[in-house]
Amino acid sequence: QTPSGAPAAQTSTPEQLVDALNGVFGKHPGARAVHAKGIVLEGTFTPGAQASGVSKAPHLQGTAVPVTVRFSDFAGIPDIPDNHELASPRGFAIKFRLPDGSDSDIVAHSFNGFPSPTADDFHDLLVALGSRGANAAKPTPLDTYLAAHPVAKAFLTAPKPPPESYGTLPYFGVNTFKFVNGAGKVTYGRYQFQPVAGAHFLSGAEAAKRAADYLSTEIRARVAQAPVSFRMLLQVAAAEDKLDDPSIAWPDTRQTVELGTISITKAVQDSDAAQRQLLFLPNALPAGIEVQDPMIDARSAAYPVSYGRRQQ
Ligand code: HEM
Repeated sequence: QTPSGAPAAQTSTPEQLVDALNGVFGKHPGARAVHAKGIVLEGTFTPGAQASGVSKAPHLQGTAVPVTVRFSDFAGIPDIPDNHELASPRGFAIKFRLPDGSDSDIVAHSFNGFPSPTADDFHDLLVALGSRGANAAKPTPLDTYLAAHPVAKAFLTAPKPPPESYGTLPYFGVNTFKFVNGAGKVTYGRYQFQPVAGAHFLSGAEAAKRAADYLSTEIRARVAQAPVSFRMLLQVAAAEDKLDDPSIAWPDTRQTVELGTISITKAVQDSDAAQRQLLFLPNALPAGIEVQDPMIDARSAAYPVSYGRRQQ
């Protein structure tokens, strides 16, 4: 915050944010700087009856639209074992194919929160993480950072049990959007995705026995049997909730609106080629949905930098 109370302008550039991710995970040609290992599938989004009351966005008006989704492990390491601790939180990215030929994206992960309130704070955390090493003098830059940032420490140390399946994890959009309906009514909210199959996790011992690619193998088998579905909910902000701080989860008691159902019906044939082409942008939005949390634009500037580098 500036002395006047206005939010401070972002100082880290999109390139610096991607460089800082590379500093943590290394550079891996052709791979995303983070969430490098993933699998692409296809399906349909069917809006719920209450969706048009929240937003005039075309996919929330009653007609189903096709979706392309990508599940991913967290780390920027393309061959990370799915049962590695850096595989959490998992990612869930969705591309809605709108009737006018444009796309709208949501990029969510399996943790209701984020280690940092702003892109600059996240940059500092990544730099501290990247400078850890066997030879670092104590306290390390990471020790110093975490001592001053208890929210980041809580995020890094929170238990994140490995899932049975990409299809049995709840996912959270984390950043706040502004929704406007046909009558101009405004709602502020955050996306949540609840697996229709329920949330199911593995114990550490069970996860250790799973193969390195167990999540992609499992989701291919699961979707070949039956659709894998998620309820897409909007958690609505109360007056006291901060709209620009994704590091603070809002209470579970907040009202939720059922926006619709994502039903994933098949894995794409050549997932590696598909994921290389795909770019999900959190601020790719139709009229009726607007950026509220400034981190959304910060993310959307950094993702194309990673995309450009992974096309080289
Ligand atoms: C300032 C904060 C953030 C920065 C700088 C950042 C940066 C990045 C970058 C550079 C990529 C790779 C994009 C590509 O190559 O296509 C990425 C992907 C991703 N990020 Fe973030 N991110 C941020 C916040 C978040 C948050 C809050 C979430 C979850 C709610 C998230 C979830 C993901 C996921 C799931 C992917 C993979 C998308 C895909 O499947 O293509 N990120 N992020």
